[in-house]
Amino acid sequence: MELDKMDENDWKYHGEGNKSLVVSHLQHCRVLRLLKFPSEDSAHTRQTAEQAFRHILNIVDYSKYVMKPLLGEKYVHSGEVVKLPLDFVRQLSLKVQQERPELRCDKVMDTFSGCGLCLPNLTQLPLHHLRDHRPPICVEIKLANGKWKRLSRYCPLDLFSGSKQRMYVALKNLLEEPQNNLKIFKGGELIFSCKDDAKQQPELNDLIQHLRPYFSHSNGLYNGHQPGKAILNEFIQVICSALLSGGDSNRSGEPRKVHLSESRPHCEASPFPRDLLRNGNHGLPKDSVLAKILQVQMLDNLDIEGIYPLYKRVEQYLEEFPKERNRLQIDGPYNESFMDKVKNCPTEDDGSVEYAVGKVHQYRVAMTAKDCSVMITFAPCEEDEEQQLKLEKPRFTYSISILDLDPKPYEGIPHQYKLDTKIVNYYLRSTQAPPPSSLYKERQECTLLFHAV
Ligand SMILES: O=P(O)(O)O[C@@H]1[C@@H](OP(=O)(O)O)[C@H](OP(=O)(O)O)[C@H](O)[C@H](OP(=O)(O)O)[C@H]1OP(=O)(O)O
Ligand SMILES: Nc1ncnc2c1ncn2[C@@H]1O[C@H](COP(=O)(O)OP(=O)(O)OP(=O)(O)O)[C@@H](O)[C@H]1O
Repeated sequence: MELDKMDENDWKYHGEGNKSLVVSHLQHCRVLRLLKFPSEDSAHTRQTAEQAFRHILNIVDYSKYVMKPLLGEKYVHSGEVVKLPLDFVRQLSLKVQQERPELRCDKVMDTFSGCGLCLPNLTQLPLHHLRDHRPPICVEIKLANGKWKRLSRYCPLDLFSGSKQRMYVALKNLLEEPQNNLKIFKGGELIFSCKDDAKQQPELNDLIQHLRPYFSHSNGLYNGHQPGKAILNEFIQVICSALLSGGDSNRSGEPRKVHLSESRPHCEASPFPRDLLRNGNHGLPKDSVLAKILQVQMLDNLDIEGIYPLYKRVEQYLEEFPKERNRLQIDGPYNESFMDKVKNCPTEDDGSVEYAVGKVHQYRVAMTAKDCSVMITFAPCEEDEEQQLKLEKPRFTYSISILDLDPKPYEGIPHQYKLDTKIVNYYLRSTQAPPPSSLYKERQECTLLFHAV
């Protein structure tokens, strides 16, 4: 990619989240991730080009020096900061505007700094097109449950259970109510997702038609089943197998497992039968992508109610010693020394600011892991004779990546605390106020925090 010869016609709208917009290259397996900011922001509150550059550099450093060592080299792609011609960025912003969902238009793309992040396009498999005519399928799962108007039956605890049965149910529920948790791409094009506000559900039948060529052996082999159902069944099984795969699969002996806490075995919304849940906590293979994410989510052993007083301790200290902000790495840099503070935080509270900062850093890292997405991209292996005769189940080549691993801002902690209080108050109102001690226990049952066993 020659940065001085950038042409907006080589790029197209790919997707966006709360804080960035992504465009993909028409020929190369690359995407550009561009930051967004609230449209009502007046010019003077916008970041300067230098601040924007620092911001994106922080995102890359955090991915490289914090998340990659924690989650594993093979799953994390940090990308590189690029300086783009302003004219290109402005033209691009105009070009993609009409593709943007209304829900996301409260923010505008940064067309002032010229800074962006260049990453591999993870919805594609590089060089795959040389071997098979069928384009790769990519499934993106966002692990957190968002704020939508309809109740979802998707339970992340089922997904993280390690039990194929429970994972199957979680994925099936995601397909039925994808909300902001599931997107499916084919050849890099979005073919299945929930549009604005979930007013309109995506069509499972359309998805089945897209998937049919990948599971063609299923046609007619399942007596008494709808062929479409059989295709979805196999599709879910491919995703489950990928999610459970890890570096240990070829070694002899049982791979080591990571378990969810027994005290919180499922979400209330999960339709999974309770009696089966008792035998359902199989644990995740140690090197599987979900086990890696779970371990980072568990880094925070204090929830927001435990963290908030420590945040206040840090705030008080910084009021007295503002210059200490840099040494404590409140806003980065995210380097080995930051990682050291995360890993070597004292286990007991000795009343120090170091303890408070260590816990706050750990909390922020765990928050990133709770809000990330997993992308599973798979494509048929070369068609061999047996497969052509449709005697064997299809075989797939796949890659798994974790994305959206940005640092969660230190300033976000009061917002999290407020949100938490709002949830508690809502719960209190809707359940006619049980005694506070039992309330706390109940509320914990409904959150998605995981604890080591
Ligand atoms: O704080 P919330 O509950 O609004 O969560 C935000 C998510 O909203 P949701 O609850 O999924 O509807 C929000 O999700 P969406 O993009 O709206 O699907 C983001 O994940 C956001 O993270 P960030 O600010 O982009 O780093 C999330 O923000 P933080 O995790 O930084 O708080
Ligand atoms: N490297 C990539 N390859 C392919 N698609 C990508 C890549 N990075 C992001 N995307 C797509 O763009 C979408 C938005 O990107 P991303 O999740 O980074 O935005 P965000 O604003 O940080 O999201 P969130 O609201 O979750 O914080 C993703 O959901 C994904 O579909």
